[in-house]
Amino acid sequence: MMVSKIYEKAPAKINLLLDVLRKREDGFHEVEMIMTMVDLADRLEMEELPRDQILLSSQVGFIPLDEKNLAFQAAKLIKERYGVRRGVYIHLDKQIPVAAGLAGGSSDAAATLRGLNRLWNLELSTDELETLGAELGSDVPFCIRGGTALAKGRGEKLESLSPPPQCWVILAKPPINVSTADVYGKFRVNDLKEHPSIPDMLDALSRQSFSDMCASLGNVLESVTLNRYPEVKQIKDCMLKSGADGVLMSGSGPTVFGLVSKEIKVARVYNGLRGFCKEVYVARMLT
Ligand SMILES: C[C@@](CO)(OP(=O)(O)O)[C@H](O)COP(=O)(O)OP(=O)(O)OC[C@H]1O[C@@H](n2ccc(N)nc2=O)[C@H](O)[C@@H]1O
Ligand SMILES: Nc1ncnc2c1ncn2[C@@H]1O[C@H](COP(=O)(O)OP(=O)(O)O)[C@@H](O)[C@H]1O
Repeated sequence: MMVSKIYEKAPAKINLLLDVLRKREDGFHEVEMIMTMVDLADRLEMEELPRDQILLSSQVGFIPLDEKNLAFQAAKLIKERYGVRRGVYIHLDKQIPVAAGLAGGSSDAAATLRGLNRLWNLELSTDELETLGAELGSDVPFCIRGGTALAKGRGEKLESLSPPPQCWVILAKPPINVSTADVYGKFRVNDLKEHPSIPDMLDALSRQSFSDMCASLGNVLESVTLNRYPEVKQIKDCMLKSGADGVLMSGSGPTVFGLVSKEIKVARVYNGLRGFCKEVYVARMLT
């Protein structure tokens, strides 16, 4: 039977660890990251169109719906690369905050590639989808694979890991827009005094130790974003003060996440953010 309408979830990612090794000749930075996903997700609905056209809609009015949208770019790329002369209507139910360091756009692109692979019976493997996704952005291959992974290169070389210990993830996004390119542009690797330890984080994950995972969190891009936007540092301090077990900025920011093992503490951290930050989400690790 021909399927004409399908659904895909596009979860947000957080970086439990983000280290930068050096700036490369191609302008990108060589990174080592440990990424995982949370259950805050966009939802995509994809429907076959009778004509050869890509149409995009969303319930939010502040994201582009044309070629600038990563979901549109993903649909165009897979159509062109595999010679598909069919059309698709994509509705994007946006729940992940935009330009937040949570890879919302990248996850939408990944969900579009996964979805169109099914809708158009292209039978592409996960590896093939990841390679295609890398053309759209450094975080897209991880968003295709999902789960928890160690990412190297510019973020596209992945090694899957076992999931982190289950916990609550409180996400707080201050009302500022941070561009990833800007943050990397201002980042100076030689100014770093120390690097977070990948072996310590891998060890914490393999032992399922929540406390060691919290102790091993680290993101060198905080050196840029926290200096430029003191409110991000304030949110970190506020979460720690109200009892979060571990706190870190995700990606290039500005979203800060706090990890909490006991449900009873969630309300305290959430309420502690009142007056500091309006946009707060409570999520769980996707394990
Ligand atoms: C920082 C991270 C951490 O997960 O996430 P976000 O904060 O964007 O969510 C990623 O490395 C972002 O990945 P993504 O958002 O896909 O970046 P891209 O579109 O590939 O690149 C945007 C720009 O960031 C810079 N860039 C990106 C990745 C990288 N390893 N080195 C870089 O220098 C480049 O200037 C590039 O032009
Ligand atoms: N599907 C999409 N959802 C959100 N933003 C998108 C999308 N496609 C393109 N963009 C643009 O990409 C930029 C980065 O958005 P996003 O992926 O949410 O951030 P980040 O890379 O920090 O996680 C925004 O400026 C936004 O206008």
